[in-house]
Amino acid sequence: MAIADFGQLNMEEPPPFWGSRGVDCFEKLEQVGEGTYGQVYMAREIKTGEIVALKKIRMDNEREGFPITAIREIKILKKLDHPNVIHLKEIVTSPGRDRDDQGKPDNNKYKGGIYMVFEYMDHDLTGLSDRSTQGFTVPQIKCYMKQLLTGLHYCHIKKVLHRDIKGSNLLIDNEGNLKLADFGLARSYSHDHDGNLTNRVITLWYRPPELLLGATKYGPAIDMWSVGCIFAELLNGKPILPGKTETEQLTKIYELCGSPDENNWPGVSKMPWFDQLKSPRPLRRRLREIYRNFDRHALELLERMLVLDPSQRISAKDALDADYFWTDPLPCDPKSLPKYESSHEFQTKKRRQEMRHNEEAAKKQKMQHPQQHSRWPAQQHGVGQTHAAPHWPAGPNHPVNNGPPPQIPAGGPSGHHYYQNPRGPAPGSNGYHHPSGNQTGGYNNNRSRGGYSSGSFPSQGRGAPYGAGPSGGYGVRPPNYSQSGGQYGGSGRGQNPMGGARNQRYGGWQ
Ligand SMILES: Nc1ncnc2c1ncn2[C@@H]1O[C@H](COP(=O)(O)OP(=O)(O)OP(=O)(O)O)[C@@H](O)[C@H]1O
Repeated sequence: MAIADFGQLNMEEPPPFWGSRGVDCFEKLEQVGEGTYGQVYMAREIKTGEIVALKKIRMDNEREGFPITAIREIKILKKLDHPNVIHLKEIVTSPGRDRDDQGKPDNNKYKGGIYMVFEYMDHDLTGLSDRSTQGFTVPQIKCYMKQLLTGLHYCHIKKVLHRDIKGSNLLIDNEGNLKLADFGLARSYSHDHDGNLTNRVITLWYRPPELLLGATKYGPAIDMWSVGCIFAELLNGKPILPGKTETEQLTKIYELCGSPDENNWPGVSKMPWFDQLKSPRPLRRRLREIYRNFDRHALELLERMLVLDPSQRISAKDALDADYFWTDPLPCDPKSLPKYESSHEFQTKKRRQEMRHNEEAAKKQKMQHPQQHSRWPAQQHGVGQTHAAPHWPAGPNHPVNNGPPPQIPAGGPSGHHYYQNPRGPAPGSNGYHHPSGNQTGGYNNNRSRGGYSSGSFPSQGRGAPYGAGPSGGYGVRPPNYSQSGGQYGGSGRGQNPMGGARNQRYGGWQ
């Protein structure tokens, strides 16, 4: 791993920001995440009582310096300031030699751990999806998607590619706010970027075809493919492209979106790995057919996100303008979303492990005492069954760094019938429940277009309207699904949750 000098962190920032305070200002409460690059803890600031998230920067392999990936993440986070992007509050250090979870001392030059301090978020989308056993409602999905696209549009305007959009990197608080997190693989880019970027980014299930075909020059469209996968997953109740290898991932993409050729993707035959990985026979696009049960506007938007040719893929800005977000039922007010007990992917995985362990222990006991079992009361299935078929199974959850992918075998794509034989509900029957009550009341449905400035990603974002940082300050409301109540009631101009009318929302930083 590349290294850098700790001094690089002093980015013209006066104390107390960059590492002047110790981690002992915080009391660790619980581990909520275990990432490739370090553990994440829920913690309380002793002086103020504020709950935060501490992300420990893993230094295991960094004998001589500070990991360049962390420097990059910090630099990028520092230039982003938006209600739908996680806020990095501070960096703190551990004054003495830090100990890892097994009690072994951390051997690094700085004698202690280094932590990023973030605002605390109660859930990540993967954990929340597991928790919400009935699935999400349509207004809820629209609300999350809208926030995801708003945050991503902001990043793209700021010339940042996220490069790892997936459920566990979308954090949600109990006020319904969604924020993009984990900028560990993010990168600044420019349109005239001549240098080569790595194509080994983005967790496999969410990785777009251009990266799988070896592209090293790419732009914001890579993130939009991942957004399309998340969107379909929310509607479908389970991941739509769960490939196990890069080759299988491409096969699945071809089976859903058709095989790429010079007609639907001019220039594709010149991609570095096209010859190796092209489909052995032409496949037609089947997205509309497979997801025919999706709502018409949802399907229209999904069609424009999951486009093979990145140059024809919809941008975050245009997606926000799609009819999907402006037709009934409208996105709900984030505050009206149900409040769930804290849930992160790490915790749900742990719970599942415990459950499996308990089930195995019960089975063992049953085998040891069969006659006793016959006298037991009827088995209680509740909890175990709820979790037996999780919505989003754990899978290859991180970008894979394999060698060059092997060729797709002749004889056609794998022939796995994932869509004919789903593990969860059939495509489209995703268990939405439409909240009763007025679904239309609330957000501005101003249909006038043209408020966005021209050009897909203007070169300079001015940043002003988002300068205030995370919005915060939502009052605690009882959990309900009301689409009409509260401050979003009525149908006045500018009353949508992202602030402003459809044609006004982004005016400030375009
Ligand atoms: N600010 C936060 N508040 C609450 N939980 C958080 C926060 N940041 C991260 N987490 C939890 O920790 C998990 C891992 O965090 P993060 O993705 O930033 O670490 P990572 O090491 O980069 O992980 P990955 O291997 O997935 O890339 C997240 O999925 C989330 O559940």
